[in-house]
Amino acid sequence: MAPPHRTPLRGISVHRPSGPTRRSLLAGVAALGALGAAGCSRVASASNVEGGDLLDRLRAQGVARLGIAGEIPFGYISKDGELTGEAPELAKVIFKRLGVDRVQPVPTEFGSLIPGLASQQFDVVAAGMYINPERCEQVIFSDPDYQMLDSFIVRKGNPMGLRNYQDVVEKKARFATGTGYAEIQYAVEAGYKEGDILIVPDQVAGLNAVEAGRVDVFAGTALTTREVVKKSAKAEVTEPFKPIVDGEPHVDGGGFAFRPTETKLRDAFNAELAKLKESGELLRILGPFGFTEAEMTDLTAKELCGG
Ligand SMILES: CC1=N[C@H](C(=O)O)[C@@H](O)CN1
Repeated sequence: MAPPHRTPLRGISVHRPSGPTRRSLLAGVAALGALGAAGCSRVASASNVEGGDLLDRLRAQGVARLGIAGEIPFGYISKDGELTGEAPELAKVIFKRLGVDRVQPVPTEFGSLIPGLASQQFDVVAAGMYINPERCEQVIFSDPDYQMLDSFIVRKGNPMGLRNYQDVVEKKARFATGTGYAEIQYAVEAGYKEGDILIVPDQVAGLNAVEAGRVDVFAGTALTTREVVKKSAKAEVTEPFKPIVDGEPHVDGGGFAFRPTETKLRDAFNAELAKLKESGELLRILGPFGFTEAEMTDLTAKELCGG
C-alpha cells in the first residue's frame, strides 16, 4: 500500500490515504495532538498503564474512550455537545453491560482513526468503520452491526449522470472522497487514477467542494451523503449502489475496531452485540439514526476480513 503523502492537485494540497506505516502512525498522532482532545488526559494516563487486561482496566476506570470522526449519523457530537451516533450509542449500551459505565469521545479525522487507536489515543474506534482485508491487517474488528451501500453527492439534477464509479471514470468526472475512506479504493478499482482524487477532511468539506464546483462528485456511505445534503440547496444524493470489489458487486459491513492484542475485549463486545442482534434491540438503537431492517446484517468480521 502506498505511504501517505501530500500531492498538489490542481493547486490543492491533498492528504492521501493512511497505511500501516510508521509515517501514517505519526501523522495520526500529530493530527490528534492538534485536536487537543480536551479533558482526555486524565483518562488517557490511566489507560496507558502498561500490562493487564484492557477490559479490566476500563471497568476499574469506569470509562472507555471512543475514536469518532464527526460523521453524521455514525459518530458525532450533537448541537447540544453530546456524544451520539449509531456507533457511540451502541457502544454505550454494550460497555454498560460489560461493566464500563461511561464512554467519552475522542474526535479525529477518519484517516487518523487507526493510527490513533494504535497509539493509545482511544480504546476503540466507534465510527461505523467498514471492515475490509486491508484494515484487518492493522486492527481486529467486532462483527458488523450494520451493512451499507455507497452514494454520491452531485450537483442538483446530476448533470453528468453519475450513478457509480464506472460512470465517474468513463465521464472523466472530478472525484472527491474523505481521508482514509474505503471509497478511495472503489474509485481506483474502477480505473480512476489515485493521484487525481481530491481527498477532503470529511463529508462537509466534500459537499462544499461539489457546491463550489471544485469537483463533480463526492463519494461516501449512503447514509452519510443523504444526511449532509439535507443542508444543501445546490446538491443532491444519488441512488445507493454497490461498489465493485474484486470484480463483484459488494455490500459493506461496519463495526468497531480494537487493537490486535485486545481479543478479550473484542470477544466480550461481540458476545453482547450478538445478543442485541438476536433480541432485535440493535435495530431499536440504530433506528433513530436512519438505519432500517435493510441495514441489519448476518455478515461476520471473518467474512469481511477475507476468511
Ligand atoms: C462510516 C464510514 N465508512 C467508510 C469507511 O469505512 O471507509 C467511509 O465512507 C467513511 N465512513
